[in-house]
Amino acid sequence: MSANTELDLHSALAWPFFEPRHRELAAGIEAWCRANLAHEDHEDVDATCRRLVRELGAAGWLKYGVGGVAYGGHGDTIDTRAVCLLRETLAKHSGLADFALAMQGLGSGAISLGGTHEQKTRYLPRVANGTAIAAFALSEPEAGSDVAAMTLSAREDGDAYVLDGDKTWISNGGIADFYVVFARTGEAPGARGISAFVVDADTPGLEIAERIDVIAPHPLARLHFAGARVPRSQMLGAPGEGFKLAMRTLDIFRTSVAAASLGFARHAMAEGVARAASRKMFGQTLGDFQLTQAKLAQMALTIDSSALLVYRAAWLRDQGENVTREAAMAKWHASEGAQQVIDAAVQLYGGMGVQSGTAVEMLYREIRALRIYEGATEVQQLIVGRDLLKAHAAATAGANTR
Ligand SMILES: Cc1cc2nc3c(=O)[nH]c(=O)nc-3n(C[C@H](O)[C@H](O)[C@H](O)COP(=O)(O)OP(=O)(O)OC[C@H]3O[C@@H](n4cnc5c(N)ncnc54)[C@H](O)[C@@H]3O)c2cc1C
Repeated sequence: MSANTELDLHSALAWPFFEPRHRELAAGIEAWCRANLAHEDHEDVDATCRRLVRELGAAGWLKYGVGGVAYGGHGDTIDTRAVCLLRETLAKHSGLADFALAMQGLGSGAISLGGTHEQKTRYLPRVANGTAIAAFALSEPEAGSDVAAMTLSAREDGDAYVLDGDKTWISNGGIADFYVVFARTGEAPGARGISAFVVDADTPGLEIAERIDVIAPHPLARLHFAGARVPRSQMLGAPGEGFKLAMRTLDIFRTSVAAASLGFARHAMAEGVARAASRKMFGQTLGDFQLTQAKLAQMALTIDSSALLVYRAAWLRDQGENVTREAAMAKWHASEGAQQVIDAAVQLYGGMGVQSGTAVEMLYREIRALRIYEGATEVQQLIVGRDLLKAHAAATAGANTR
């Protein structure tokens, strides 16, 4: 990674959002990435991913995505700034390494937030040390953005629930040891009739129905449940509270998707500046042209504004604040902004920008899904818009009662 990226991250770390431990963490993960991610094999994505989870666990980085020191976590609550710094740095070096870390946190988040002592003891230490792979199974073929429309059913039967239906686009599908599955238990219509379960991958009746290939390869699958019997003791939280648990999990990890976008953008910026400074044309270098300087300036502005939104949301959450609006703004701006920054870097590279295997070409593919998953940009816009109207209604009601 170029000196330029390091300087940018270093100056961001001086912002008041961070504490000394965050600066130490950032330096530690940067050094680990340099030592461990130089020669990644992307031929067998499943094997690479399994290895990355083990290595990230052994190095202690996965602890930050797990809540509860007694269960192998770094702290009793998840340190959002730490998770964001880890994802930003990993994404700068390797999309797959970022994915491996992120999914351990997302896949086990509902256990950290709503699990019993027994459930936490059974799963979290293995997630934190990288010996068990986690997955988060919310989306369905007919319920993606409109996730409350899910139909996968969980029918009570004695001391168990019987699951029938499909989940799709499930990251780590096919290599996970367990899935946190959200299913309709029917206590009430819509979002209030959904419960969460931890389902072990070897549960009879659960099968990997289809592996899904995407433009930036990572393990992904459609799961099919046909009479899969899950003990009642595997339910997370109370019946009907699954949707809330899913949203609370996303509230933590949505900001970290923005942080990963920022890492990809920083990498693209470093590549773009290096190219602008070195490519000879028309008797000058590419960077001598004011059009190029304006492009680089726009990239830098997008990156700094994204970083400010990411770490504002992360810091606020670490203060115990509700960050629904701030996390949505961060994810929306940082993922869309990173796409623009990376596209500009591709343009600076000319033909090489679209040549398979160049850094900017890989970044171009890596960033795309982040504008879609964990709530597409349009969904984030709705969240922000509705939150503003809600705040206005509350303020108006307050004024009328005074
Ligand atoms: C690489 C990848 C990994 C994923 N990993 C997981 C995972 O681990 N677990 C999991 O549960 N899911 C996962 N998903 C699923 C992801 O969360 C869904 O793809 C996403 O929520 C969008 O749902 P959909 O694909 O059904 O698109 P749709 O819901 O059909 O939406 C299509 C498009 O419609 C637009 N749109 C949506 N809502 C509105 C609106 N209100 N107004 C206007 N336009 C709108 C958006 O542009 C959206 O992209 C993953 C997806 C991808 C691509």
